[in-house]
Amino acid sequence: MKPEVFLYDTTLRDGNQDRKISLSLADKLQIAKLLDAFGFDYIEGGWPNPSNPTDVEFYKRIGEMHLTHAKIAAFGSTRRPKVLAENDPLLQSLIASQAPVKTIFGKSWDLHVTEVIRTTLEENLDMIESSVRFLKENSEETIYDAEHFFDGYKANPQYAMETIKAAALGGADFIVLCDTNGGTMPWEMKSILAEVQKVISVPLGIHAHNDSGLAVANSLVSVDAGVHMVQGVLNGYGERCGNADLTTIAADLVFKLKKQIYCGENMKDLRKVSLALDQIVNIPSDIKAPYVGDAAFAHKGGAHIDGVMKVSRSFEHVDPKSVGNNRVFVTSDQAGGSLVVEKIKELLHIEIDKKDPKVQNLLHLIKERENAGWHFDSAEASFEMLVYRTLGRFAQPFTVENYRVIEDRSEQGVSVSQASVKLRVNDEISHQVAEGDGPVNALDAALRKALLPYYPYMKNVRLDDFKVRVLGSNVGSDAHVRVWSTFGDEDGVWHVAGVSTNIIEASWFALVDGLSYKMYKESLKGNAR
Ligand SMILES: CC(=O)SCCNC(=O)CCNC(=O)[C@H](O)C(C)(C)COP(=O)(O)OP(=O)(O)OC[C@H]1O[C@@H](n2cnc3c(N)ncnc32)[C@H](O)[C@@H]1OP(=O)(O)O
Ligand SMILES: CC(=O)C(=O)O
Repeated sequence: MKPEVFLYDTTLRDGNQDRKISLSLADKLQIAKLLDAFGFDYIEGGWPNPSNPTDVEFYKRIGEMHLTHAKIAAFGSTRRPKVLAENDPLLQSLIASQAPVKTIFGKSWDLHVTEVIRTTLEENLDMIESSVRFLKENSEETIYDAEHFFDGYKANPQYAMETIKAAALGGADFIVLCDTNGGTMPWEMKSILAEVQKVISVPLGIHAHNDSGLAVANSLVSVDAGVHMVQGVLNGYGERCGNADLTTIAADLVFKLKKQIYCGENMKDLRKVSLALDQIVNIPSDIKAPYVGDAAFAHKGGAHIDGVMKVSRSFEHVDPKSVGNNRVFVTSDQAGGSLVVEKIKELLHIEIDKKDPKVQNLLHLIKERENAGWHFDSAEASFEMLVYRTLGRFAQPFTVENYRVIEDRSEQGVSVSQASVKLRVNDEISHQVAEGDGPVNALDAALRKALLPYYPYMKNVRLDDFKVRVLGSNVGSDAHVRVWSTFGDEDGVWHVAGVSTNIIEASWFALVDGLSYKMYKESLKGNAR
């Protein structure tokens, strides 16, 4: 398959310039394998100059590894002023890397030539041409990145054009136009590209930064205008506001622009690859990332859920499965009967009519609790318990006669919480007292103590996490609080919530839901006790 557009990933170089990222050699090798397996055409590894030992070692190690498709590119700049290309240490280090592809950036903007690298406009043209020629004579492929090309063109179009002609004369295989400061608008990019295409016959590429939130749009506009290479970073990491997000671009090229790209066959792995990179760089995944984020196909509005259930494309621009993602229906106060029907089907495997009074009753309870602040989306076990109880699938095995918490603070400043819990279980009274290092800890201990003689499996339940949040704008001491807890056992973890104006009562609701959920799971295993 001959790709119409080549994807050039610079996660290991430009992505590593992200302030949150600092890649080790092991990270770089792992990411390179991931990018290769997914099917990117080029992987830029970094600057292999001696002051960068990690990158020098990277090229050595990657050269010994078997990659299935990607070509490895080493990155650097044109030679320094007043040095022969063959004597320039940075260019020599690119050759020493033995990477088959060499990519160098050079100056397109006269401001940078005279004020930053502080040389003459003529010398810069020679730096570009001689550096590209030297690399081309010593490598399989040479790519020239025209840094600040669009800003340079706007400042001095004739000179910017001279710089890329110099790269073409030197023998560049690709000339990649860079929106280094990320400030170019798509329509400017399109018209400047049209001018370039009149004079340059070397295949063109685009390298866009996201400072105006347009890196993806600018990359796609450029492909539409005829460029054959897109440089970017998986998940859009990079300096300042990041680089063009290759995750989104790859999917857009396949599904929207209908372009042949080598990784097009692997679109079903897109989300997996995106999450794997986040895991390696240790940055939480962006739930709103197009195509791959957790929220990309999460429907919350009741009318949207209803629409998706009837015809999925009514509210989905592509099939979530096509990029390895999943459709999610979010439980909230904006839900309608369709969501309830779907959730009942998912949990209990039964079909029920949207107009059934049980559905309407459940919908009413969901809305009431969501409005109170339950947020079932992050408390799935509390949601399940509400469904099971309302549909008569779970009869609470105990009733609460009362509970009480006492705070005892000694003169020495040591405080101890004591809780007593009185339950009715199987027509018997179970009354227990326990101490804890806080009121919730004491309540939890007393509740379990009361249940343990009847349900020995309770000893395996852990309370893994517990958070309290004040709800709403009324943040005084009479505000509602939401308690959110994570429980766990040998089979997994589950999340519950409780809401009240009383923090102890909110905690109690959460504790009861957490332990009741365990009882429900055990009852499914036929474990009545
Ligand atoms: C477009 C991009 O994103 S480029 C990527 C930016 N990334 C990096 O800079 C990371 C890797 N950089 C490095 O390891 C170092 O900066 C090096 C090895 C390249 C240079 O280190 P040093 O020699 O100590 O220079 P320093 O970083 O302070 O300054 C950059 C130098 O490169 C020169 N330079 C910048 N661009 C170019 C260019 N296209 N061609 C030739 N020289 C250039 C500057 O004029 C400056 O030289 P000077 O010291 O003579 O003024
Ligand atoms: C080459 C490069 O990274 C840039 O100009 O942004």
